[in-house]
Amino acid sequence: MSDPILRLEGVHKSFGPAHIIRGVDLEVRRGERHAVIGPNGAGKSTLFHLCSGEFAPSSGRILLDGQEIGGMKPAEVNCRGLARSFQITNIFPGISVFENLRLAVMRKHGLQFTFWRRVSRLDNVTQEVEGLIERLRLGHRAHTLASQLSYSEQRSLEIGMTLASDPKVILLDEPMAGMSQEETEYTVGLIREIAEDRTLLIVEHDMSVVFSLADRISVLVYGEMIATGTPKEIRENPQVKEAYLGEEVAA
Ligand SMILES: Nc1ncnc2c1ncn2[C@@H]1O[C@H](COP(=O)(O)OP(=O)(O)OP(=O)(O)O)[C@@H](O)[C@H]1O
Repeated sequence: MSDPILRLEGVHKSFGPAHIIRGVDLEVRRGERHAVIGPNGAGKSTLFHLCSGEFAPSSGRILLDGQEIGGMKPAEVNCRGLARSFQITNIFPGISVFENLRLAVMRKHGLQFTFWRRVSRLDNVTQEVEGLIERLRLGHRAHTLASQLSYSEQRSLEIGMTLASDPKVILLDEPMAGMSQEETEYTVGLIREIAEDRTLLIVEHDMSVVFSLADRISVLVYGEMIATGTPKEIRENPQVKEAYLGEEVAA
């Protein structure tokens, strides 16, 4: 858990005259859960868009496992092993949990329904889907239509669809948005479990989630990364307290 799998070097992003990302350096280590926090409008979503290929950097480099991905299209970035989990937009509501995950696993293997020829390959797909369902704790919902799941179950399924592509790095965009306390606790447990052998980069507004889930936290304020460290280091960092967290979080 030491070498960086995702590295940003001197990344800038401007929209016309608006200079939003102002020379960001960031190292996400292989296998860590890394959170980016910061006040509203700091540029967190923009940073995610830059990593996932929705935006091209105005300057600077973005490296995934040593390869430049800055400026590539989202599909290309995805092929290189970076997957982004959006709210619940990747789910097909009219088919079951099992069928959703089977589609995602088949996509990874480049299989299509009409070209299922070899039963052995199909068996592998089924096994992989069953493993995923178990990991997502959705066993009792395997044959339920995705549209009939609760919101947090849909989020779990969505995260599972992202996992199915076996990415090197997963970007989780506000995974707890719109969740109740109970759903949040469930999802934190789930993310902790699925992240065991993965690298996660998370943007999340719920500070109790961030501080309990992240191995390291980076703080973005007005487009600049003002600190990176363990939750304890960030909590105690005077600059972070002044710029963002306030005194109460240190208590
Ligand atoms: N396509 C765009 N064109 C112009 N300005 C943009 C664009 N996208 C984002 N911005 C501006 O960049 C700034 C940062 O926005 P961004 O959404 O990245 O911040 P954020 O930290 O994710 O905020 P929040 O926590 O509220 O989601 C904002 O002032 C926003 O208006």
